[in-house]
Amino acid sequence: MSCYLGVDGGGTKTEFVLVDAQGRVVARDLQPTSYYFGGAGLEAVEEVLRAGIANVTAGIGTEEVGYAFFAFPGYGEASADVPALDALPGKVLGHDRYECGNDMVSGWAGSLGGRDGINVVAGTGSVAYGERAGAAHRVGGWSELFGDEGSAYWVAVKGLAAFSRMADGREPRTALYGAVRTALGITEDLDAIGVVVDRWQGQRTRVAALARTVTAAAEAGDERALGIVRAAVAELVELVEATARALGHDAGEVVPVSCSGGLFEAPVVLAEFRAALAGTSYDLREPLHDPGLGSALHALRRGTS
Ligand SMILES: Nc1ncnc2c1ncn2[C@@H]1O[C@H](COP(=O)(O)OP(=O)(O)OP(=O)(O)O)[C@@H](O)[C@H]1O
Repeated sequence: MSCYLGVDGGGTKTEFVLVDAQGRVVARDLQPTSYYFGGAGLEAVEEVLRAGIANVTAGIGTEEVGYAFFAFPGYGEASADVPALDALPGKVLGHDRYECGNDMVSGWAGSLGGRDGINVVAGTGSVAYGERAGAAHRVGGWSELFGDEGSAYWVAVKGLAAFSRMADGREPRTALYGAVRTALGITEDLDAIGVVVDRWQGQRTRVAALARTVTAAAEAGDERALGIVRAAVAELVELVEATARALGHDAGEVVPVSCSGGLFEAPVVLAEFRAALAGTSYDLREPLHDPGLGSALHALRRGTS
């Protein structure tokens, strides 16, 4: 029992990382989404776990996994489903040396190395999670329908809304207008509805992929797209501030902050986030590890403490 397994689920992918007792990576694997109530269902998540666990434990077997941490997107967001989700990994591992949690924990564990502070995630969705002296708090992540402000999905929808306003003359057209048309593969503006609503069925991950179009336009100097990025960053900062208040940080107290998730891969997003926190008591740290490794190191700490 010398290995520790971390699983970091997401709206688009699920990462498996196996580390040894020294925290060194032994194996990694990537599988599709484990967002169980995004249409995938528990059976699909079980299949994802089977495939990923088989790949990272090939040649050693699951008995060698001393402890595991499974970070699922949506975990805890439908309390009646928690027992069924909690039971899934046991069916695949064949033992009960594991625990499950929300994927915001793997983002935090990776970025801050399991130390006190707040990590804000802007992936397909958005959420902030922090810990301080054993207390934990979450802010945001209320779904794309009535939350997830500042996420890739949110940025994409703002981009589509700007496109529609430019298309029918409520706003002057900028480069963003043409960029959205190209991304949607349309030559008639109204076909945007057909693509997003009919062909994509408003699918969360497909819509969120358009965030890249917005950040690319912002990076190319489009002021309208930059405005969307700045609005997203303001939302993400608000998540951090509310988390800090809930954790009992006094105004002016230095709070370690980090960020993770695909949206931050856009240099303009990271630069704006850094600028927004500059001169405040929020101390933006470079993420120490990716969420997959964070999850595995979390398993190592939990399994050996
Ligand atoms: N350069 C970029 N600009 C804008 N968005 C980006 C960029 N790179 C990645 N993204 C977006 O990030 C999202 C994926 O992020 P990530 O891999 O963190 O998601 P996830 O883990 O599947 O989602 P979640 O954590 O919300 O469940 C996609 O929607 C993608 O469009």
